[in-house]
Amino acid sequence: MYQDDTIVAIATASGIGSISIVRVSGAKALEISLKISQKSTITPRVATLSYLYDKDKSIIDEAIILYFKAPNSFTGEDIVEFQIHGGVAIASLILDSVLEYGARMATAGEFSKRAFLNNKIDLSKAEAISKIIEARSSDAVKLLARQLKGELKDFVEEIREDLLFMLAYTEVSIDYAEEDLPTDIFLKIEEKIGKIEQKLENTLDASRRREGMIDGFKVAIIGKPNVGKSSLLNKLLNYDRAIISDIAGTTRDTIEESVKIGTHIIKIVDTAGIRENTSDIIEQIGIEKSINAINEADIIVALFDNSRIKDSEDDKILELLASQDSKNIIKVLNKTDLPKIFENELLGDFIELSTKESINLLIKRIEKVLDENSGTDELTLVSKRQISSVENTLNSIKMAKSPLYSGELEFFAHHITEALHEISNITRPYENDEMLDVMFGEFCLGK
Ligand SMILES: Nc1nc2c(c(=O)[nH]1)N(C=O)[C@@H](CNc1ccc(C(=O)N[C@@H](CCC(=O)O)C(=O)O)cc1)CN2
Ligand SMILES: Nc1nc2c(ncn2[C@@H]2O[C@H](COP(=O)(O)OP(=O)(O)OP(=O)(O)O)[C@@H](O)[C@H]2O)c(=O)[nH]1
Ligand SMILES: [Mg+2]
Repeated sequence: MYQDDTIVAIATASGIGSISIVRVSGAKALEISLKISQKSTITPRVATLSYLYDKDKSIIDEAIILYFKAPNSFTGEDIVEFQIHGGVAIASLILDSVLEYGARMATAGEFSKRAFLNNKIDLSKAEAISKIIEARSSDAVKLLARQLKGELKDFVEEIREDLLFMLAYTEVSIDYAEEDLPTDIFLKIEEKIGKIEQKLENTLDASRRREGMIDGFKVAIIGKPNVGKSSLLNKLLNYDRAIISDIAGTTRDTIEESVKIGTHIIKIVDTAGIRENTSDIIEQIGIEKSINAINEADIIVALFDNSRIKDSEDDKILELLASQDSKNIIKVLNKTDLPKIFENELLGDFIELSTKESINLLIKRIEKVLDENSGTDELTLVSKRQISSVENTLNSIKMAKSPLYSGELEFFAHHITEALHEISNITRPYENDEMLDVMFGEFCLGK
């Protein structure tokens, strides 16, 4: 995989659309484009209308050519974009011609990787680019766009500066006799450490609360058998996705579907009714999956049956809920069209409805919880990788404290250096080859 190869990919989604883009990056991009357009020059950054031809001089398409001259391009290399008529056939013909003239297919994420290697973007921006394309809500897009603009990079830069400051002063302290040092340095370092800890902890807190938002929230519908979970799923989806019957244990496997609520595209999960005593092995496996679904969900909709007496199976559900974040639990008393038998006094806050009638109250409540977990002014980390870098940074900083107090400055400096490396992983890691391959490999082709 050579960095000086010229690479090409179709940048747009495959399928039928009005326009597609084929993007070429590398030293030969201009030369290849001149051949394909049969032009003698192409002016950088000017939309140039031109016919495109294959090697046999047959015309392929009428296109707009955009040339970005190195280093002023997305990758930092020469880039030529062919904006052609949509559909798969034309794009493949252009692609084939570019390949014939000496380019090779880009690997997944290679454009972004080159942009990174040429210092055009840092890893937090590369990650934001890859995530923004898959974002499932307008809030997620807005949050990721802030990272395109460099919010996380600036945050990392501030922390790096503080850590470098500490290292510089400890180096001085180690090298020179104590009496020559200004006395307030220790206090300054102590203060900076406290501030960094606070910042990192706040960020982790805000980010964990918003983890589901970037990849799409998961809402799990749970409850004992026969309370109407699948009826609720079907009602939310507006079609008969799941089998409904009055036999307890109808749903045996979890069912996952996407649905739009407000500005959010969420995954809704219908689960097998949870009960304690079943001799059916398959049902038992389904129940285990239901419990997993609870743990993975961002929001839990727990159903109870108004028409039946509250029993130990309902208690089991309440017990399972007790270990979850109460802010994201919505309790629903279903079947209110039937006479009330359930003692709802112990439920606390709940919504009453009948899936035979309207579920609008519930939809509104789900939307409210989604909104509460979405918009934010706080800095938010958007991937497990970023979260674990910040966790590791925080750990190293905590470990640096005791040697600071006991005057073992070499140990202090060691932990601060570790912290510096960890935080840098978010934007520009020190040793990085393997990690970069993994990271950029996850990107879609053409990015
Ligand atoms: N046609 C097209 N649209 C696109 C992209 C693209 O590559 N091509 N992008 C791809 O992600 C995004 C826009 N991002 C871009 C980021 C930097 C540069 C660029 O040429 N940067 C140069 C010049 C900067 C300037 O003129 O201010 C540079 O950084 O030196 C281009 C696109 C979304 N839209
Ligand atoms: N009267 C009335 N019946 C309902 C309501 N919601 C669901 N039912 C009925 O309750 C029975 C069970 O519904 P399901 O949706 O299959 O229940 P479930 O919770 O998915 O059950 P399992 O998959 O077995 O755990 C069916 O006969 C439904 O028609 C309601 O609001 N009112
Ligand atoms: Mg069901």
